[in-house]
Amino acid sequence: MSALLFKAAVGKRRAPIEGALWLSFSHHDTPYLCVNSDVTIPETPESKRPVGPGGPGAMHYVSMDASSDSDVEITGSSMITPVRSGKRVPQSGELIVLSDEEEEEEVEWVKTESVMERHFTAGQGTCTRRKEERGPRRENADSRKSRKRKSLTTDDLEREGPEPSWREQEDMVRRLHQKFPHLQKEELRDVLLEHDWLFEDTLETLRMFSDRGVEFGENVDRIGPLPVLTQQSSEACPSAYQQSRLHTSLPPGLLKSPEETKVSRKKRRRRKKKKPVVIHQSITSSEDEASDFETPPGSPLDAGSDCEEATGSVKIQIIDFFQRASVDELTLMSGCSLKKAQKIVSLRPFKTWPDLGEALRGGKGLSADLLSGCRAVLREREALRGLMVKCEHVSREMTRQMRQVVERGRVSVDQPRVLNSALRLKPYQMIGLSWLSLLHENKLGGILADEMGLGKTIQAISFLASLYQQGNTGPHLIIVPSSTLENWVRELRAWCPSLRVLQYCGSAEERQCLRREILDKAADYNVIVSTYNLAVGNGSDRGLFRKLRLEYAVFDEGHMLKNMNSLRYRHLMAINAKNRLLLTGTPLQNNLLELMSLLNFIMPSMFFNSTSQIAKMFSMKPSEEQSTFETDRIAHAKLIMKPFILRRVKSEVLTQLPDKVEQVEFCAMSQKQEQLYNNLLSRFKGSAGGEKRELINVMMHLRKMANHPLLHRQYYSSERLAAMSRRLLQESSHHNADPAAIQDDMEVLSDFELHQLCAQYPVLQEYQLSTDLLLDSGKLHLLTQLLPALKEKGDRVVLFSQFTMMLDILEVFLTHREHRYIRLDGSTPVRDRIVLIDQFNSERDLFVFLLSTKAGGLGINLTSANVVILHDIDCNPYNDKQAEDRCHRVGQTKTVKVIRLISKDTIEDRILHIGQRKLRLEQDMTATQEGDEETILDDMASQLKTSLGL
Ligand SMILES: Nc1ncnc2c1ncn2[C@@H]1O[C@H](COP(=O)(O)OP(=O)(O)OP(=O)(O)O)[C@@H](O)[C@H]1O
Repeated sequence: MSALLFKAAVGKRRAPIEGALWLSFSHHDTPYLCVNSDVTIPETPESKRPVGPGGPGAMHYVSMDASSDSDVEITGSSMITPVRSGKRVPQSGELIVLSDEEEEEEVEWVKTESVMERHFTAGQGTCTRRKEERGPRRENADSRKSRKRKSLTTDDLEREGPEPSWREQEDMVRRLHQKFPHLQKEELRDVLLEHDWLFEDTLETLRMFSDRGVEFGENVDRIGPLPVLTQQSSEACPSAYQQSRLHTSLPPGLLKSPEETKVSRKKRRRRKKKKPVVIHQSITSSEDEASDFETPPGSPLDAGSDCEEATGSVKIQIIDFFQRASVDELTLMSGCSLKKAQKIVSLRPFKTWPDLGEALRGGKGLSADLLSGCRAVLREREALRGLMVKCEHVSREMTRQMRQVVERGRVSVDQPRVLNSALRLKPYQMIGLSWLSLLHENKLGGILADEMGLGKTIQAISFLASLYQQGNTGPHLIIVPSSTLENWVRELRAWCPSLRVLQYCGSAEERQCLRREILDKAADYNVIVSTYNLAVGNGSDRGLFRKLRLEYAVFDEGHMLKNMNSLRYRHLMAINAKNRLLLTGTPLQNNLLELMSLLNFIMPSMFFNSTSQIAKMFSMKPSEEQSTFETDRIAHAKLIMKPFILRRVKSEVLTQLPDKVEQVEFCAMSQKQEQLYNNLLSRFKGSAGGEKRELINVMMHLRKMANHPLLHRQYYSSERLAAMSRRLLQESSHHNADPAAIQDDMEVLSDFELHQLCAQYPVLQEYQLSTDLLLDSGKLHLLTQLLPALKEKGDRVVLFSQFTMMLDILEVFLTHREHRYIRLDGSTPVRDRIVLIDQFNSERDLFVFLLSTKAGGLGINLTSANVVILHDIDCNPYNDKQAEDRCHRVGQTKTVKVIRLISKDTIEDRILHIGQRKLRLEQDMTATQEGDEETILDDMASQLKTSLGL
């Protein structure tokens, strides 16, 4: 297609997007880029054009990656086009797919950085860090001790008798657990405590009271049930589980005489009292601890040991797993398909090792190889359990310290003095600020996950202000989506004018200039604010962020970091900041693994060694009906995330905020639309294979049809296009062109784009579509009724769509119906966005704000509107939630009405259903189960209510 023709087709309004983001799908054999139509479609050769059921060129491959940056939206002709390496010159701001070598270099770098960061947390110098990294992973006990000693407080030195370090304690617990795997680690810890951490004494006692003799290899075949990680197992076999508890629990009273016990308890209490309160001592040794949770070579679970030679204790665990794991759990073993898992269940019971061996060797698809898979699963569980113990410990300390903070009353009065005194933080924001300060004091990263609109921006700014007040002047970096950049700068100026803010954006030349100033230390700033596009986009910008030695890196809309395998994640991980803070209103998006990605991002030191285990554990797709196994996984995730996430919801803390009323409008499609939809559906039925990309493509076609028929092409037949191509030769711009080539270019456009093209050229005017056709969709028919009724009541509307072409059609509709509107989408220059937002907030007779969900859904404030219409819902319900909350936030004075338009009996019904399930999962994550140990979030909430009267 000639570039000229194409530009005309997409309309004069949309200039080529500066910083257009190219997405890589590196897992495909051929690398694919999601291109903006303005950029490469003209270069796509016929042979490379995707062919679908609609004939050559009819199939548009569309990227629907929910993790895309906010500016990536579904444009009319967005396509995934094969990259022809070396054929195009990268443009400014594009995310270029790295070559394998470059990627490897990146990954290496990031790995080193993560490791460095781990040591950094431990408060050591860079040189030492690098040196240590090259040396053996485990330090010797002496150096550990001396390091530990250095960090002891006076309190530590005063306490009676030496108490082993946390690591040594963990080491003892682990050693005992290897010998007595049927006992839980917490129990062993108690027994050790009772014996003043004297390992041999404890061992002696345990041997005396253990009736199982597993350590000595006795009765290996007389297998009793074992407590394993999941509750499900216990539920599946309650009597056996209880029986095992009876056998294995060793109440402290049994181990020592009552007198001795009393004395020990006293000692313990004394010791507890004098325990240092600084959490980071335990956290900073986390890299040591982390290695504890890896199974050491030679341990019974070590993969190197041969299964046949497994020790008695391991055999017991393996048999127990095969005997009691659910089908879901069994499939966690490598090589165990669903079918095999079901087979295993059908072959139960396995009482002895020979029983199991016989079953596995007995053919039927099973084999002894599963034993190593089982061992791996058990090892992973061990690691996870270790991580949970660690997180629980941090959580307890955080809760305790937070309580002290609240009790001291600090939260109710002390707003940082450097904050604009005309502005007041709300009480829950003061708690948020205290929480951030606590994390800082303990050298922990965190995720401030308050519901959208509660003022995360303001809390983060206040936190940086409080650091400034304490003498920590940065530099800090704040990375935000493009659409919120201006807003951040504005809020920083309004709330803390003392902080010097440098906005890192602009043209390539402007940025080059800024870089030089920053690196030459000529720039005077405390905080740099920049965008995700720049932070991951181009090598020079990335280079800058890596070179800076930052105090804090704050990532707004932090859920963009939900995929730890993405290039974006790796690039951002390479930013060199002492501490990381994520802000997100939607902490959990599609699955638990995403949450783990966020946690790993903020605390690589904590999670570094456990990511693969966590990934395995949490990457299973949630099933339709929540199984007990899944409930367990959610419980584990909750335990792990507890210390690092603070989430409050509006209903809890903003009681004065008007309600949000949600409504789903099921719209019947127009007659013609329904017919076209059904035709399309039957054409796809049976023709779409199982390949993911193909299915996504089909889904996109159906979604488009469910929204508006003109998003496809059927009115402009090939004959009509041939006539139009010939006619176009009469235009001076095309009189030398080849009509066949023009027609080829037209074939890939939708009806609406062709209609726009006809409007551009006087010679094509007669080929324009009629207004009736333009307005013929079920949803537009509904809007025809709905909008005047809203206007009548004095409501103002923000109207979202995923499809920029749908926004084009909506513009035609609004103009036709004489509704005043403005529009913002990914193509709106960043600097113009805030101007548009201000315009909408100030001009009351602007009735509708048209927004693309991706560009307009994040971080902007539109409290002057009180009705949100989602013309088409997103596959990721959190994007819609984000969009809704542009209006439902601090500052809203009216009830907010959210209206979702769903085309009845179409694919949209299903998307809605799946979305609701995803949202349910989030509730599971944030809900507190009855009987749960006091969590930090509960604590906050109760403190909030009682101390501050909220
Ligand atoms: N204490 C306060 N006083 C006055 N205005 C406030 C206060 N807290 C928040 N606001 C205002 O409320 C609006 C929402 O705040 P903010 O943008 O920080 O929320 P958020 O949680 O970051 O939202 P999102 O998740 O959508 O980005 C902003 O306009 C902000 O200026």
